[in-house]
Amino acid sequence: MLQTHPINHTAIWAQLHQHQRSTRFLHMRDLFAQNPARFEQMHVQLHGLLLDYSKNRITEDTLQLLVQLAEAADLRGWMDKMRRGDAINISENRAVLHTALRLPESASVYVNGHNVVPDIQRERERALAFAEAVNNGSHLGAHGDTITDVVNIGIGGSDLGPQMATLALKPYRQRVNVHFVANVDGANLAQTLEQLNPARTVFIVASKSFATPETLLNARAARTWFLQQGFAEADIGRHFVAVSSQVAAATEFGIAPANVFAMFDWVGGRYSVWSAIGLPLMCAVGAAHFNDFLAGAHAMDTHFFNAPLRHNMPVLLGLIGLWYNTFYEAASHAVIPYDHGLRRLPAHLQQLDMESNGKQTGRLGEHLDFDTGAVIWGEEGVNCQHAFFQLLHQGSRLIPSDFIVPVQSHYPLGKQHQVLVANALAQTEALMRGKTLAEAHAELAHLDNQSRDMLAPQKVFPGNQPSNTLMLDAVTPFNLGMLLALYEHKVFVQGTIWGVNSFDQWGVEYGKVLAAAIEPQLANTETLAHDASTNALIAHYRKHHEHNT
Ligand SMILES: O=P(O)(O)OC[C@H]1O[C@H](O)[C@H](O)[C@@H](O)[C@@H]1O
Repeated sequence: MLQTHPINHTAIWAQLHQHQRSTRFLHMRDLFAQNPARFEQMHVQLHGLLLDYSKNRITEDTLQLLVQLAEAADLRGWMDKMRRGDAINISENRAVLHTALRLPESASVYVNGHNVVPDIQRERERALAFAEAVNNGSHLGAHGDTITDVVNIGIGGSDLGPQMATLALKPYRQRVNVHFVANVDGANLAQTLEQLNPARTVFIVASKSFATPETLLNARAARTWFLQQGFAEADIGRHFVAVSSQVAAATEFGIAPANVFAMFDWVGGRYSVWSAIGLPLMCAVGAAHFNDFLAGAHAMDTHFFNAPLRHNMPVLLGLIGLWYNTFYEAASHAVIPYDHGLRRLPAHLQQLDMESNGKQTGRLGEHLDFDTGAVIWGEEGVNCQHAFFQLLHQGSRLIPSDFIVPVQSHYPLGKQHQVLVANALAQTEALMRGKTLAEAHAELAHLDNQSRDMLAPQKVFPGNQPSNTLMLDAVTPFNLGMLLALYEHKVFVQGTIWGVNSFDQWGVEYGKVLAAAIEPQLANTETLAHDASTNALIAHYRKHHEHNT
């Protein structure tokens, strides 16, 4: 059933606004003091992943109302549609089946009457076999050399997910080094090539559409570099492979069909790390670990599709995020991984969340009269404590955050991991509790009255700043799979309730078209007809670029 009227016209929406007005002065410090069972009632554990959502401005009533909101938006119905392969990406008339990519072999999912699971298995096995051959030295370079380096050339979803996961799973690294080139800024490719021996390098050209200009330009530049290093066209086959849903476009580009690993149009770029787009990750960690990564995501899918909404990890994360975003008008959401390997997680989640839900038009074309997707941002802990946490603790804005903390580190280094974890937990406690004026006064008892009156208010922490804590037993392939699938479903939960199509991205098209028009104008002398600012900036570039060359 398509929702026929925007969610903000429902009774439950109004009830949640009312509930927000009546509970907004509650302080979490008091909620904890009043209810010793608060953590017990507000956490979920799934395998090696614990979500503690008790440090939020919520009561059990809030959760019940939010669950009713999800029901009013027919969340269950939309989950079923996604799972069974209905074309829920209606603006592109496509199914949305990243969950199918992590199904066991015995499962089946039909798209237009065709079971896609065997196709998925076939392409995954081809990609895993290639990664294995590169790692075990059976795939040699054109001159008979062992491959030592793999370079993924791709951008957006063809970069961020695999890059983040490759960094996160570095302790599971096999033999080859894996590099990522995304930016069309020549520095990205040039600085990568500087480190490489072409005889020992394989390039993966990763592009779902095989039409992304930045990726194709970088791929052409890499090919030119390769040929300039004493290799022939005939050698390209052993050094260039591609991943794409447009196999014909990849072969036209000059990559032999046998070297093209297919992905499918029903997986969105930002949800594609589970497909052949995961090839660099497969090269980095090998088949067994990649399969564990898929198994972790499947475990989260199973939980998501089956657990009651009130105890469903992605649903809770989605609903609590929406509570702040929609009913408190919190514009942003921070993600703070206390794990060096997860340092690119905020970047991956930026694309996942902001490209999915950064929309103000509903899936039926209606204008949505309320705020949707949050600004996702973050940085690895503890570094950010020494940078922007001041604003979280004493700034004027409500900024909900997720703290991601592994229990075991792959690099414990004496007490370093213990110190790291202590910092993470201390931050969530401080954000929640705050420090009252009376407490600040008591701390400054040794000062004279005048100094104390001046300093004490500055040492007050309002607290009541919400956070979720996600504790992983360790950053293993399985747990990382669960974590990423958790966020994918969180985004789906929010998008479904707001009524947006989380799987298209029309908003990235306009800039691409204008860039294509401006690019030749930077080098020619044609009269410009943009606005005065753009005209002047192009003129400035023309003038100074000529000076420099
Ligand atoms: O994989 P590709 O087709 O090259 O696309 C790469 C990226 O660019 C596009 O502009 C989209 O905004 C992204 O969703 C996509 O992941």
